[in-house]
Amino acid sequence: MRNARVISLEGIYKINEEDGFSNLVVNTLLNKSNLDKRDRSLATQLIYGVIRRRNTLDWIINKFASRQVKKMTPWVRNSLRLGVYQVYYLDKIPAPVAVNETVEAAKSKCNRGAIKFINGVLRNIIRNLDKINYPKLEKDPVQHIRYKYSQPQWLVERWVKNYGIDKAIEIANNLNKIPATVIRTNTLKTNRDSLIQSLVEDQVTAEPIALVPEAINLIKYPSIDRLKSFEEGKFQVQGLASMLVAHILAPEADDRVVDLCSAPGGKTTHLSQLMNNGGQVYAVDVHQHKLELIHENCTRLGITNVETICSDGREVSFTEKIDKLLVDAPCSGLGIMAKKPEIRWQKKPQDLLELQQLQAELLENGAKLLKAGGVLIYSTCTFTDEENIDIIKGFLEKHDNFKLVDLSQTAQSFGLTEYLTEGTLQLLPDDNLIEGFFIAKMVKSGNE
Ligand SMILES: C[S@@+](CC[C@H](N)C(=O)[O-])C[C@H]1O[C@@H](n2cnc3c(N)ncnc32)[C@H](O)[C@@H]1O
Repeated sequence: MRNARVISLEGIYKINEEDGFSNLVVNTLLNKSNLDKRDRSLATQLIYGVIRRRNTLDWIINKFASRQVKKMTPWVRNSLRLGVYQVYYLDKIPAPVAVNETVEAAKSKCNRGAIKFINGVLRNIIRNLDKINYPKLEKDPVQHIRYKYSQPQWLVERWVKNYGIDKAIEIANNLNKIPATVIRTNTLKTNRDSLIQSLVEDQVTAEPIALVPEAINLIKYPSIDRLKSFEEGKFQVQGLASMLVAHILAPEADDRVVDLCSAPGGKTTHLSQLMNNGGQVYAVDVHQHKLELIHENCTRLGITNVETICSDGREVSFTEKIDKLLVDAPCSGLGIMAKKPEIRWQKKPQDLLELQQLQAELLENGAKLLKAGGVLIYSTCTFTDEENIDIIKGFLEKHDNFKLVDLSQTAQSFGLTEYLTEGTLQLLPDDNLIEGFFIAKMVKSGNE
């Protein structure tokens, strides 16, 4: 039988060895399985936990195994990661049980020799748990952070260089926390207090979040898409920092707005909401299948002012000029690594350069579509200068008809002044509520 650990092992393998995406892998495996609620939750915890802590787990395995992780076969190294994760991080599972269960799961993937090896290494580790230590912080901060907080070396080097050692540790640690589930009240259908009341009636523990007027933190909840208030379209799941974007673009009820990279529609639907379902929102995305998600969300939320357009945002054009435009660009996603832990292993420094080019080209076309006096927002869910402030600087150098709108006042009103960077907002993954996120606002001058 494929129990929770066999399924976890398959998920970990798919993400680590085949560059799978954690959310898709977990959903697919769980939907195909017949695990009960408890085992589904265990498998989810094990998959996300192992991916998140991979560097730390490999460090420990390398200390106690006769062969380095890199030289092991993929099923062996991932079985060991699964075993060590339970032994080192999960107090609720007694270590001998964790070892036995992992070895049993590995039997479906490995030969007898490999099973003996896995068993030996895991038993060696449980005998020596108190001997696990990391490179010394004082001697080598990068290696210390890399292994203790399970992050790739290139990112740790950047964080130490840009923010100093203490902040780098804070960032690395925050990105290992289990992220909060934040929802946005659909003010077209309800208000936040009434929604919280409906949620409580549905056995959900929910709290308003002061930062954004529509935001609610779901602390304890059963499956979201089975909640009555979800089916009734009273809320949308959305990251807290993402919710700032529509407020900062501040569309009017009769505006023509373009969301140039719009799927799955988190910000599109928020814009519609702030426009009271008036005016027109054009939701552009290059992937047709992702536009279907916008349709689904709009139908559920009761939104009727959105037109979806399947097109490359670098090429799309409109007959009439646009009042407000959002470029929520494809990016490295380093700000949301708490939610998608595999990003840290899958993204490489060279990816940033490719993304940079696409981001600049999207912004370039977006700028053309705007009318004089129109407002342009550029946002990403990452915190690398190449994808953020450098893009804005490069753009403003080329376009003297665009001016940066200083976000100081906005930052003050949201209580986010510590994140102001040269008039833009560069949020860092601060605790388990705020994602790493970038927002720049510009206005087009002239009299077209
Ligand atoms: C950061 S996500 C957008 C998230 C969305 N704004 C939201 O709030 O739900 C970036 C989106 O850009 C889309 N994309 C990638 N390349 C594109 C292109 N050349 N033109 C338009 N969209 C593109 C991706 O399909 C992806 O859906």
